[in-house]
Amino acid sequence: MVKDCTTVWHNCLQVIKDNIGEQSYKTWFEPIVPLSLANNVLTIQVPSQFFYEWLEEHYVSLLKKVVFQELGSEGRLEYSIIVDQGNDHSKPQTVNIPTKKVPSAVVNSYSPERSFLKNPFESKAIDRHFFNSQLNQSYTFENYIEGDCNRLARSAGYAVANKPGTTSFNPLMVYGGVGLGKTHLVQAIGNHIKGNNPDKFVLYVSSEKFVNQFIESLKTNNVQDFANFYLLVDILIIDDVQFLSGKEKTQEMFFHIFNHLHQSGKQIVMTSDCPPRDLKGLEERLLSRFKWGLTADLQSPDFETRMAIIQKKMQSDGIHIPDNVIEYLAYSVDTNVRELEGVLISLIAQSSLNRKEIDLELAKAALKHIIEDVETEVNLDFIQKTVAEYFQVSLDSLKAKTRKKEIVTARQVAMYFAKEYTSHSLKSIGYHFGGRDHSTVIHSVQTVSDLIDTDKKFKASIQELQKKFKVKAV
Ligand SMILES: Nc1ncnc2c1ncn2[C@@H]1O[C@H](COP(=O)(O)OP(=O)(O)OP(=O)(O)O)[C@@H](O)[C@H]1O
Repeated sequence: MVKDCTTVWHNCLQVIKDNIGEQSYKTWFEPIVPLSLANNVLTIQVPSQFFYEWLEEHYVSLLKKVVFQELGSEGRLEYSIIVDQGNDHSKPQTVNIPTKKVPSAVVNSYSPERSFLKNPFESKAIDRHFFNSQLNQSYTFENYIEGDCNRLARSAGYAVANKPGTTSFNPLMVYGGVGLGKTHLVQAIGNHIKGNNPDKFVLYVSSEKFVNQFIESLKTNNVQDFANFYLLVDILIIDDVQFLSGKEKTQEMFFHIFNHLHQSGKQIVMTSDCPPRDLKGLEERLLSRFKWGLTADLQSPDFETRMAIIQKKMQSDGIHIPDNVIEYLAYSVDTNVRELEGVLISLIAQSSLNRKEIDLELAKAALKHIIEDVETEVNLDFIQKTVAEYFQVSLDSLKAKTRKKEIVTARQVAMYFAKEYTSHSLKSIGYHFGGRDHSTVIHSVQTVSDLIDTDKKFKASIQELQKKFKVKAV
């Protein structure tokens, strides 16, 4: 059958999509246009020189593999670069990237999910060299930043990775909200085990794929082969088990696989978007087994962890970002790590496409499209709100007459910051704190300054608050 460039590129994209993050896929692969396929040379068009360089630096081995997969050892990839965007006379410039023959072991360990799905349990005696663990090698412990938000899950994961099947953490169940690093962590476990024990059958599978494979095996009368395949696995990592909800037959099959693996001392690692007790539509006997080992949650990362994640990503991409920009991003994107990564990628892309250094101005512009409520100015309202939240007192109490100690402290701190970060006069500050006079403000500022000099714990609190204001005030 003669292949055309669109089909070939489409097939390549299917594999690429499964192996990189969604945001990276959207940014770096969706804009590519397949142009031609002749003599086993696939030509793709990329929007700029920078784009081409980025692909080459970050994705060249992936591209080589997919091209090899589609076109064989003679296959080659060529980039056509739009030299001057927006100019009608722009000429494509062609860069050749010969795809070298990749050793078959590498290709097999990377074989696309499609082929795994098509015939996942082809042979009962799996050839270890041909077994595809479905692991993304970029997910490691080394690039998984530890913080209060993930300490238990990470330590348990690390223990399991070093002694699979022999700790009491079997199964290990990691749960948490969207984009908090569940997949990264469990794949890091798989990669670590694989690195230390190349002969172990480590398998990562999403629950969705597990369900699809099972349905397929029912259709094709291959249920026994399906079961046999999973019973051979040494370390089963199954992602998003909430997806099994309501699928009774699949749950029954999973129950048998689980029991067999567990009894044989094989390690099971699972993720879910909620704790087992909140998993609806799952059989009780399965839920009770989920609780046999250890259940550990992932929380949203705090400010310091977000800073460390950005620093690590930048370091591994060899990109420098000024500290104030890192602080700004870490402060502004506090939802989840995936979103944080998305912002970083678009910031880097904008900096390169516009040939501008990454600075605060660019970061603010980049974030505008993504985050709606970034406050750019430190005003009195913001200070009062932030300080009240920090000291866990009500906003109204800052303006009220009450003399309770914790409220007085919060009020004095808020006045201190109002003096430091706004242009309000002492009189105006007093007015906004329930009509107090300017001498009360002077006294508050002085008290806070004295405490900073004499009380270490208090000083640390002030510094923590300061970070929030500094980032916004720049
Ligand atoms: N602690 C961390 N250190 C470094 N990178 C992290 C950390 N946590 C998450 N990430 C990164 O954030 C992105 C999203 O993580 P991941 O896909 O593992 O989240 P998830 O919890 O599985 O999300 P979902 O619920 O959508 O399946 C990944 O690129 C991952 O590398």
